[in-house]
Amino acid sequence: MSICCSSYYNHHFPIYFNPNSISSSSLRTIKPIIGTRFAKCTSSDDIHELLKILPHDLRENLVMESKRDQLLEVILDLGRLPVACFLGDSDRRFLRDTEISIDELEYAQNAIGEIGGDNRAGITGTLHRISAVRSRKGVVVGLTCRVGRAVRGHIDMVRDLLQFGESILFIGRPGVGKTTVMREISRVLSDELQKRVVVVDTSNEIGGGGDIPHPAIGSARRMQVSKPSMQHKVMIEAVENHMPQVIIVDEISTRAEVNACKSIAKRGVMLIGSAHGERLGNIIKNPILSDLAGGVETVTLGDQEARKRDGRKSISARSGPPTFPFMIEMRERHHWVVHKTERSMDALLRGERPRVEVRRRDKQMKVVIEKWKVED
Ligand SMILES: Nc1ncnc2c1ncn2[C@@H]1O[C@H](COP(=O)(O)OP(=O)(O)OP(=O)(O)O)[C@@H](O)[C@H]1O
Repeated sequence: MSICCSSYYNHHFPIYFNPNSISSSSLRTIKPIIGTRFAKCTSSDDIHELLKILPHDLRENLVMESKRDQLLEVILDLGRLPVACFLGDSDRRFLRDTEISIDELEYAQNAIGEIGGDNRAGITGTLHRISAVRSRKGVVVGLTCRVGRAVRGHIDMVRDLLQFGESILFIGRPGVGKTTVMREISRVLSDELQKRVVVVDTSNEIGGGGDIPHPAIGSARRMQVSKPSMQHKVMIEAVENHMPQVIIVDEISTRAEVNACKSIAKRGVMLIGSAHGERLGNIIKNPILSDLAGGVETVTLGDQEARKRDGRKSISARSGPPTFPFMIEMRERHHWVVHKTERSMDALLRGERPRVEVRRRDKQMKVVIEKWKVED
C-alpha cells in the first residue's frame, strides 16, 4: 500500500552557482534565477509489509494510528515495552503496556529471514530496514524496525548541484534522511539525467530487500555486498567491470572505503556518498574521513611567516584536492548547509567561519536559499 503525505510546493528553482567559477571575493559569478518549478513532494512506504513482522496487537494499534505516515521506527526490546518513534525528536510513545517476549522476537526474525553480518535485514521488495541487537550468546534480544520510504520531490533541495557532475558527500546524524535522499538522487541521475548509475548497496538499504532493486532507485543498477567489510572492494569492482558514470554509496567510514572513493574520483567517476558526522568541522577532525575533504597536513613556517602569526612555527593546511567538491550538512530534514569543500575547508583550517549556502523549506515547503552566509 502506498501512503501519500504530499503537499504541493512552489519551488523557485534557486539561484545556482558554478563550483569552478566561484571566487571568494565576488558575487558576480553567481548566475541569476533560472526558473520556477512546481513539484509534488510525495512519499510511499509499503508500511503493511513492515507491520506484518510485528506482534498482532501492535500491528492493529499502528494501522489505526493517525500519524502513521510519520512513523520512523518501531523498537522491540526483550522485557521492555514496545516503542514507536515518529518524526520529531521527542515524539516517542509506548505501543502497549506489556513487555516484548522472546517468542515475539522469534516471530519477527522468522518473518524477515536472514539477518546479515552487519546485523541488518530487509524485507523483500520494500525499503524497510530491521537491525538486530544480540546478547553475548548471539541471541536476538532487540530489533529496530525502520520504515523505509521512497520520497519524491525532496531532491529539489539540491537538484541544481547534480548538473555539474561533481561528487557530493551528505553528512548528518543517523536518521536525518541521508539514505532517503540518495535513493532519489539514484533515480533522478539514472532516469532523468540518463546517467549510468551503480548503487553499491551494503545493507540493501538504498535499493531495498531482495534481489530486484526497488523502483525508487530508477534504472540505476544495484550491486549487493556480501559483508560490510567488502564495501570498498565492490566499489572498485563496480568501476572496473560496469563502466558507471556515477557511483552511489552509503555510510563511508573506513580507511579502505575512503581510499576507494579517492581512487574512483581520480578515474573521473562522480560519487554520491554519505557519512556520519554533524558538520564539516567534525569531518576535518576525523583522521580517516578528513581525506575526503582533501586531507590535513602540518606545514612548517619560515621565520618571517611565523612572526606574522604570533610566532607560530607550524599551521594546518589542506593537503590536496577534495574527493567530494561539495559537502552537504543535513542539519535537519528541511535545513541543509551546502559547502564548497575546498573553500570551506581552507577557511576552517585558518580558524575562520566558512561562507556557505543555507537551504531550507519554508512553511509552504518552498525551497529558500541563503547564499554566502557565514556559517553558525
Ligand atoms: N523526506 C522524507 N520524508 C519522509 N520521511 C523521510 C524523509 N527522509 C527520511 N525519512 C524517514 O526517516 C527515517 C530515516 O531516514 P534515512 O534512513 O534516510 O536516514 P539516514 O540519515 O540515512 O540514517 P542512517 O544514517 O541511520 O542510515 C526513515 O524512516 C525514512 O523513511
